[in-house]
Amino acid sequence: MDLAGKNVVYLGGFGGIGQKCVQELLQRKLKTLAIFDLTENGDILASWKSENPDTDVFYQKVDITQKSDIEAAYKATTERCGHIDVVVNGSGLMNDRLVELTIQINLLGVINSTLTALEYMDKSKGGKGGLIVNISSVAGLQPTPLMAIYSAAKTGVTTFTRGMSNPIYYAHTGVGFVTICPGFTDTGLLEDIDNKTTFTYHTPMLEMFKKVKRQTAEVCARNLVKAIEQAKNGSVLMLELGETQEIDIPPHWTPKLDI
Ligand SMILES: NC(=O)c1ccc[n+]([C@@H]2O[C@H](COP(=O)([O-])OP(=O)(O)OC[C@H]3O[C@@H](n4cnc5c(N)ncnc54)[C@H](O)[C@@H]3O)[C@@H](O)[C@H]2O)c1
Ligand SMILES: CCCCCCO
Repeated sequence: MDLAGKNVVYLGGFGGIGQKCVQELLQRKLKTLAIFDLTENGDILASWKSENPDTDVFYQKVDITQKSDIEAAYKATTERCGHIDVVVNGSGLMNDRLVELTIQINLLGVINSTLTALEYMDKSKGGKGGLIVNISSVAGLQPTPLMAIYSAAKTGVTTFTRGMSNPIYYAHTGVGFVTICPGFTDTGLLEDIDNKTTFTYHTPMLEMFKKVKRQTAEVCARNLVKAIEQAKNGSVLMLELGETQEIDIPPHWTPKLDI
């Protein structure tokens, strides 16, 4: 997808990965960039606006645990820019001691954002189609016991997004879906891990966590935006240490039909 002139919504745009993705996206001469996030970073928003006078950059307050916030933000954004071409669901929380919030932010929030965006993007409902990119994690590709609940939520994001990319849905809506699974990326999300693990007792997994190689948020963002531009509906892309690898997840069960 050529991003020039497109209308993009980025949830979590003031976060560590989000900020770098927004900076990378703004180099593509977008028409509109809407930042949905919990709290506004006025200084960064002002700099993005002044550095990109030809792009309408604005903020919408969204607590992704509140469906009403999501619905209001998409309504206001569509009224402002006419239609939405790309959505990146990039909000997140990694803290297994906050069980419900972990599921609400990382999974339910992504589901509600996706379904609400589809109401405006679905060509069968007057939309123009487009692309929805959901940020999962390497923890969304296999069990990650140290953060078992976060991993469950991210695995849900991966499976939900793959389900949304079903060819029948794509033919009906014109909205493609891509799952992004970053590896360890140097942001605030990884801080204070000792107080965020599923269980409070010490395990060797905790020591290993602290030794895992990390990529910078800039490198992650560069590859994430390339993934948006080269998007293939249904792809699951692992962004690890500066490399992008398409992940093939084979089916394990095929229904036997009574014919
Ligand atoms: N950093 C990593 O190693 C890593 C690896 C894989 C996946 N990810 C995922 O990438 C995404 C961005 O993570 P990050 O590393 O930039 O973390 P971050 O903590 O820097 O950013 C998280 C973002 O989510 C937003 N957010 C949190 N709670 C919210 C809520 N209730 N409503 C709306 N927004 C909310 C924050 O405001 C922030 O913008 C997350 O989905 C995260 O799970 C990160
Ligand atoms: C413990 C797994 C952490 C994976 C990187 C954040 O998604």
